[in-house]
Amino acid sequence: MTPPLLDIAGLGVARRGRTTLSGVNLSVGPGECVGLIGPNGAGKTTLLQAALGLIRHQGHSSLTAMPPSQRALHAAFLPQTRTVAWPMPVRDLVALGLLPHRSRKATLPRDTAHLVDDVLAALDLGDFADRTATELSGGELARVLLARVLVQRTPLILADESTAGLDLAQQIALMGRLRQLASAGRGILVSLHDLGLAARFCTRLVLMQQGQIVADDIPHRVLTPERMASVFGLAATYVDTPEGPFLVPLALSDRAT
Ligand SMILES: Nc1ncnc2c1ncn2[C@@H]1O[C@H](COP(=O)(O)OP(=O)(O)OP(=O)(O)O)[C@@H](O)[C@H]1O
Repeated sequence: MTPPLLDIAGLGVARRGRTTLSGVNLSVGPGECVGLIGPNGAGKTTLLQAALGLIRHQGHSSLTAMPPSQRALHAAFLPQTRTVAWPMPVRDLVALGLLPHRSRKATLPRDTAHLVDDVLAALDLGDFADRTATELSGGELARVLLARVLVQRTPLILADESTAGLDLAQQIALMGRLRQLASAGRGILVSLHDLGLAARFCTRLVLMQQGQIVADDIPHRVLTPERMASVFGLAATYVDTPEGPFLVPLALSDRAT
């Protein structure tokens, strides 16, 4: 059996005496595009950060068990906060993603420019290469930061609300790209709020509520009308479309009103 790209067991986080993540077991294998869903404050970001070893946690994550240099070559992370500290050209910001690939002499790979240009072209960002990263719109910057993740060509990608701030066409393009990367053998763990996109593009959904995983299965088994009401407070229905069944939230459920 192919070993998982991410393996988490008994992961827990307590902050300021409050448990914000507890007993989380999860694995992501090659070929999987796993959507991490749940209402605000459910623990999605906490899970991603703990899995990467960015915050103090209990339990096991296969990533934190790796030396940092190996971890950086294995997993790329797209954080929820999108801040760029320096007014650097987009091309240079994307090239920073290749820092873990430096040789012992601290030089970047010889084909850096080529790799960066390729990823910018693939994301239709070629015209942005010489723009200053701090002078982009929110959605443009989001795509540039995604380029910085993709240029790393890591087996595993963790993305926190990567579709936030993107227009609808860009959201669909991004989810399609993540699914494509999974089909090509990568492992993806992406948190998102759009349950329609999650159901359509993810191979599996992990539903979180109050710091715990409450369901982990193929999308239509996770997103049942009962869970939509009990976890999200929504009345929702599936509508048949040529692309397959499409989940449409209709209103706040009786339980939420
Ligand atoms: N730095 C922090 N210190 C203390 N508590 C925190 C901190 N960051 C988050 N929390 C709490 O941890 C819980 C989980 O937060 P987290 O950001 O993981 O949720 P989330 O599912 O990603 O939410 P959202 O969809 O709103 O981004 C929340 O109750 C939040 O208030």
